[in-house]
Amino acid sequence: MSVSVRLRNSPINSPKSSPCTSPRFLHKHPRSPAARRSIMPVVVIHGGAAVVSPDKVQLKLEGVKRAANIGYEVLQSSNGTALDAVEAAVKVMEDDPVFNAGFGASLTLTEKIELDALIMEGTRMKAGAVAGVSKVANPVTLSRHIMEKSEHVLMIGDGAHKFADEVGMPATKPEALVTEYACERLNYFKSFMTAVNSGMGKSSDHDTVGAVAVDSAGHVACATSTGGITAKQEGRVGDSPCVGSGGFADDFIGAVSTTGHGEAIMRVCLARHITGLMQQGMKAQEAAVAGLEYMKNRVQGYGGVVVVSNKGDIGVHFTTECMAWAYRKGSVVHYGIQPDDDLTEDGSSDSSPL
Ligand SMILES: NC(=O)C[C@H](N)C(=O)O
Repeated sequence: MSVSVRLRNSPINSPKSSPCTSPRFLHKHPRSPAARRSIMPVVVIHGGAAVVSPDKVQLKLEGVKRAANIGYEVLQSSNGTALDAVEAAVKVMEDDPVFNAGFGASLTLTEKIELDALIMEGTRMKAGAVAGVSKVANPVTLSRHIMEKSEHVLMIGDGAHKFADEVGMPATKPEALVTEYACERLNYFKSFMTAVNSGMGKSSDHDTVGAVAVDSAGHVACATSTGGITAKQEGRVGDSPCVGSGGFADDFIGAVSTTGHGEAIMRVCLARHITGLMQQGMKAQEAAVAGLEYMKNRVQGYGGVVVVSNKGDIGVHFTTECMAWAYRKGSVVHYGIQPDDDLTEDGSSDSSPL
């Protein structure tokens, strides 16, 4: 005798005659338009899980607050979406030499620029990403072009440069992205031969940038951009451009952007792991803490995350010594860099670009 069990609310198991099971409805947002209208938009930023030297603390805080304000203004504009907000916020940090992304990115052992980035939207779970690029100043924007104008998710190196040219992105000389500070950091790492493996520790430098956002329609998005890890081997790709590791977005759950030791993050698929915990009922903050604990216990890796649920619930957590973060909800910007910080200021007056 065969027994069929029908799960309540499961589209897969609903009767065939229901119009709601038609595949064309499956990508729609799970909540009613009325519920969606009540969401207060928010953008949450990180400036990398790292040890931050005292002279850089203020610069990093200014940078993440500026990115939160710019992302939030996009969310407030008439057609601004979560996707537009995370791209705008990450772009600001790619242009800011204090962060390890775009201009100011970390260098490979052979003194080269190799940038990785990812952008993902939660409605159709479309994603675009690049790895090992050196001739674009804003890899997050190239990632968005890949998501919207190609049939692919991830493009690397020269193929990605060609695609950038085809979509009309201006070419940048790799040397133009190198800062004196990135060279100093490389020389420091070279002299101690620490590099990638010591990056497992909680005190290494990982100042990647990332953003997650939810807009008033309940759509979520994430973006992450990095130069990787100082003194990485040429050709090494970290977690940042990998869907599910460097970031993840699903309107049914929320969005996550990660930072930290890429080799560890990839092995536990940190961003997807955290959204999985949220799917099982954890709040964004609980899931952020549990995800990073899992990574620490399971693969001895350290890092940080920013998380937003599709209802605007926020999570910020890191297991490294510091992580600059900021979020803007309404007129208030919350921010911090040390483990228990939650500083606030009025954000309505500061959104000037660099
Ligand atoms: N700065 C970072 O967060 C590093 C990045 N996750 C990577 O391993 O490439």
